[in-house]
Amino acid sequence: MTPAERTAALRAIDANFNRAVEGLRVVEDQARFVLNDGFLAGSCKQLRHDLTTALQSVCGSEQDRYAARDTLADVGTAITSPQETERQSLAQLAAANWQRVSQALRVIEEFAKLLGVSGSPFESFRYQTYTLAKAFVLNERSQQTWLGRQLYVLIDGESSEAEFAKLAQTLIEAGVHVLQLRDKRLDDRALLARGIHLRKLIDETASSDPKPLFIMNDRPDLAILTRADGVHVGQDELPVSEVRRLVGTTMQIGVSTHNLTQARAAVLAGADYLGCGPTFPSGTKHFADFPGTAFLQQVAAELSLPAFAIGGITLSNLSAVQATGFTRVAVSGVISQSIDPAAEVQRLLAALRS
Ligand SMILES: Cc1ncc(COP(=O)(O)OP(=O)(O)O)c(N)n1
Ligand SMILES: Cc1ncsc1CCOP(=O)(O)O
Ligand SMILES: [Mg+2]
Repeated sequence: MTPAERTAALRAIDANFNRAVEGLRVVEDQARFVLNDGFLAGSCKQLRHDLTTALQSVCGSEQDRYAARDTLADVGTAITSPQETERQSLAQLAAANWQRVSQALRVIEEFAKLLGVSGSPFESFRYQTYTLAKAFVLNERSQQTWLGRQLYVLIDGESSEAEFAKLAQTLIEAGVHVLQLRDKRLDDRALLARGIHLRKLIDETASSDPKPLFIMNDRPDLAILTRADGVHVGQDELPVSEVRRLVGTTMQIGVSTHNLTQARAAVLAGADYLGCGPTFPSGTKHFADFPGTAFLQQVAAELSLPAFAIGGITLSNLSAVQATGFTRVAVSGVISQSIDPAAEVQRLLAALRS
């Protein structure tokens, strides 16, 4: 390679390094100032630092890169496209800047090869950008879907379909924001019938705007067959990527998390919302360990994906949950054990709004 060719390659790398770190700054600040998401902001910052370090080791000294720079003679500075000036939503802003970052990384990768660099880390950086870009764009979609949804109620199939429909109807009329069908004892046919019934009740009788979401627990197959709005999976069930392949791109996927590592992993895997707990001892499900309110505090401080505290939550301990920064709860026993589920919903809704 001639000195002129090396200078040209370094010039392209320099321009694309700047493009990549500038794009990363935009998304980092979007995570920091718009989403208030320390995890996503930190991931962007880490990538920016890793890219800077890698570039120094791969492309020679920083002075070399600056020496190759020739902005005054750059024929591309005056070229703009209409898309560059149009950003209609935060999701578009994120998508456009992530695209800029991944394109720049591809250019660096290719020109680094010309410099004789093999096995450079830029390909792996590019894959990281694809994952983070997805987390940003899905975050915006989730914020919209879950906007104002604070009360999530888990119900089982009751002793008959008629009993189930009566309870579901009561809860819909009382104004719950999300209903999950979670039943570990009914056979598949009974569960399918309950789910179809719940779908019909929500479609035909719910008067709230938006209508409550219907989430099927554990079972992507039944979520599809019952036309649920989403499916909820735990740490031992199918991973989000496989659930996504089954249910398609529009269905909501919720993931149970018991520590911050799991919560961060769920965000990167493409979860649409999180269940976080168990917070307190639960009469619905037995637990040996309780991450408790300390875990909720960590999640509220770091993640912006809609997240529901779950486990033993009642009106009397709700304020302890709210003190962590959580504004959404998922409950079961407090409703199913109540002699007046509608009144209980109303009390919880009022407390959540305050
Ligand atoms: C909203 C919500 N959060 C957590 C769970 C618990 O899911 P999982 O850990 O898979 O346990 P089971 O409910 O399947 O016993 C949930 N269902 N919903
Ligand atoms: C399914 C599940 N996962 C964590 S706690 C819980 C049960 C929630 O029910 P309750 O509100 O009665 O504790
Ligand atoms: Mg489960």
